[in-house]
Amino acid sequence: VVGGAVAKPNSWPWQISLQYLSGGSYYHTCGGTLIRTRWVMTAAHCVDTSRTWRVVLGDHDIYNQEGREQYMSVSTVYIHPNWNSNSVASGYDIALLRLSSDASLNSYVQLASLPPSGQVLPHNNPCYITGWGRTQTGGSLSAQLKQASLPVVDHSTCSRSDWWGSTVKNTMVCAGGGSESGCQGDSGGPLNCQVSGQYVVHGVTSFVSSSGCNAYKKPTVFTRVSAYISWISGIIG
Ligand SMILES: CC(C)C[C@H](NC(=O)C(F)(F)F)C(=O)N[C@@H](C)C(=O)Nc1ccc(C(F)(F)F)cc1
Repeated sequence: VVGGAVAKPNSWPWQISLQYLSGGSYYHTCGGTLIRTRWVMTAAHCVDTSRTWRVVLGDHDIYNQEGREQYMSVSTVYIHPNWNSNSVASGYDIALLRLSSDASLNSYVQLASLPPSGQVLPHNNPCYITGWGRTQTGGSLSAQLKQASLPVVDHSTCSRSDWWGSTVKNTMVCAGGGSESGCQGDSGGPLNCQVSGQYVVHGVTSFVSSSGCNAYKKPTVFTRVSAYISWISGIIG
């Protein structure tokens, strides 16, 4: 997350850290959202390589154990069938991870709310991106979870030729476009939007400009969760 601030610990209790095993240690690679006690939603581009994954719930500082973490193994990865790793612009950047055991819900670990199928938020709807991604273009990951205010940019604005043009589809949500943005390592995490006084996860962090995370007129682009509710329901029941 470029800009914004360190979040109050565990104030986004559905945010998870997706980590992979390498040389005997686990490393943060993406964010994700806890949507059922055995299910995590993330981005397809996060899990389209075969690795040993773990999901950390209740985390704040990814480099220090603070006692609220739950470390979960992943039993199955479901990548959207239409996902094409050579074409993030086509969309379908969404995946579900089945955990090997149930999460224990508490004040640090809670389920996210998802939107109704088809719901599209208006321009400037207040939303926050959260994640442990780079804090500057080309920078390092954040040790502590960060948040930044990224208001919704409607599709008609986001698809203007000097914005994202035809790269952005209406199965995506754009948000931000100023000095604050997502960045590498935030992928897969939630876009938390205020709807009728409640936070609802409307986006899965998908991409930013290859010329920089907070590039002008290149808002962060998210998979629009409300476009995939039937797929999600078909998998998790
Ligand atoms: C691995 C990538 C598919 C997703 C990666 N995502 C992120 O960094 C995050 F965290 F914002 F979600 C990204 O945007 N990386 C930048 C460096 C990038 O490659 N952006 C990008 C690439 C291609 C296009 C397109 F669609 F135009 F071809 C658009 C953006």
